[in-house]
Amino acid sequence: MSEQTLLIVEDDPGLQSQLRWSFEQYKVLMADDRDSAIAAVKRNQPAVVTLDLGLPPDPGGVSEGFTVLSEILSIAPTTKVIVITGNDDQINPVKSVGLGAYDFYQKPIDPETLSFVVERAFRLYGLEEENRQFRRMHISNPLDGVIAASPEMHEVCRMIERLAPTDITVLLLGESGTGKEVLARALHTLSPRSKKPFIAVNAAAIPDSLLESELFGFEKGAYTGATQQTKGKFELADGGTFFLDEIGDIPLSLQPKLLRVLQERVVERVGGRQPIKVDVRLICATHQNLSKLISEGKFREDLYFRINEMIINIPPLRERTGDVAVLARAFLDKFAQQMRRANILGFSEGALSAMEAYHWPGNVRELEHKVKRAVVMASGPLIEAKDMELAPGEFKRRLWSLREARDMAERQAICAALSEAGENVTKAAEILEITRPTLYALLSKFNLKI
Ligand SMILES: Nc1ncnc2c1ncn2[C@@H]1O[C@H](COP(=O)(O)OP(=O)(O)OP(=O)(O)O)[C@@H](O)[C@H]1O
Repeated sequence: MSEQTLLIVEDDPGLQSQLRWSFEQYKVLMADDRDSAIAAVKRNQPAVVTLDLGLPPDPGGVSEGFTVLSEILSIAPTTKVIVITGNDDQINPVKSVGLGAYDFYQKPIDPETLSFVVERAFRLYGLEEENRQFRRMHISNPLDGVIAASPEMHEVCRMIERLAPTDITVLLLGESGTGKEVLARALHTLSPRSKKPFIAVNAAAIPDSLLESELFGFEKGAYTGATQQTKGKFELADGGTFFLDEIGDIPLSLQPKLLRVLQERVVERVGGRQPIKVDVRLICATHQNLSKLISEGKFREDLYFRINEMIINIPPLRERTGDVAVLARAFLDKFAQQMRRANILGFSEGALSAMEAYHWPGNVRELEHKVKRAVVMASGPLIEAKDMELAPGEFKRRLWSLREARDMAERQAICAALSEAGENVTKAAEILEITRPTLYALLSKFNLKI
């Protein structure tokens, strides 16, 4: 698809060359009959078409021209078609617009005036395309920084939106790499605390011996090497949000101090005696089973009850319907731009099906790394499965029930119809050949917002 492609459908060789010469600034394609016009539309999806109604085998009439107009619009409904008619013609211009033409132009052709009409059509097409892209983005970018198209993740995003204005402590549960930190950030960004700091600490990445001073800070002289008073991360997050990742790794000895922050909103620096008030919203996350840790005596039950005011389960990537392709595309765009590899256009069909079939034990992080690697390794315009180190032997085929497959197909059809209809529910329902109430019910079923 090209915004700058103009297709001229004209059977008169003299007019053809005159028009080609008038539209040098565009990529001009020529067609002189129905078959060549339809083939050019299918292949190039031109933004604008000028269509002479008098085409063979009916060069003196309009029947062939109208047939071509209808066919073009059924294949490429967003294309702007400017119909060119005879100058004594009153009915056909009106009929053309009725059939869906963008505009009409009456012969004889004055290149300057026609250029003006064509240019306006390109401008409108560009604006509409921007709009469509924006809507597509909305469907695959439900929250700031979060890419997701699946109903499973859209439900998660809905919960985040609902929780954002509150100060409720949220516990995010999910395998490593599922995007817990990304969601915690989105929650912060949507909250009234967004102008204040978002501080993240991964408890599993910090040795137990350092964790206390990292979280709570220390006073000068609290221990050897504590040469100056230092604020902990809780204090640094004052007024904002504190994201404690891998809370299951917090040693038992530190848990009472953490509980105190939650109960009384105060911290005590290591070596300090003064409780310091902190105003933080806490978001915790873990990939561990906290109930199991409690039964093993490794996690305090009272702390667990404090942090689980609201639990959000983040599904692993392999259980999200349709997210792999959307995420892969977004990562490809990001890395191709970063590494200046604009020649990479997309994924081969083999790569897409390999990605769908793969089990993704490392979830989104693993997908991101594989796409990054592929952008470096790809030798052609399309990324192949081997560029992502997805060998057939690695595939663990994901099977769907008939119901899941039906849901996926329905959801896709609804998104496409909404996008095509400019999110106009009545139009989308017509495209889908269902009633408006049925469409509303389906929108709610698939958590699609318009
Ligand atoms: N929905 C998403 N949209 C865009 N990027 C995502 C999404 N989910 C995850 N990522 C990216 O994947 C990587 C891992 O995400 P993140 O660190 O949030 O996962 P995590 O669940 O917190 O992992 P861990 O438990 O290992 O800390 C990051 O680079 C992040 O940007």
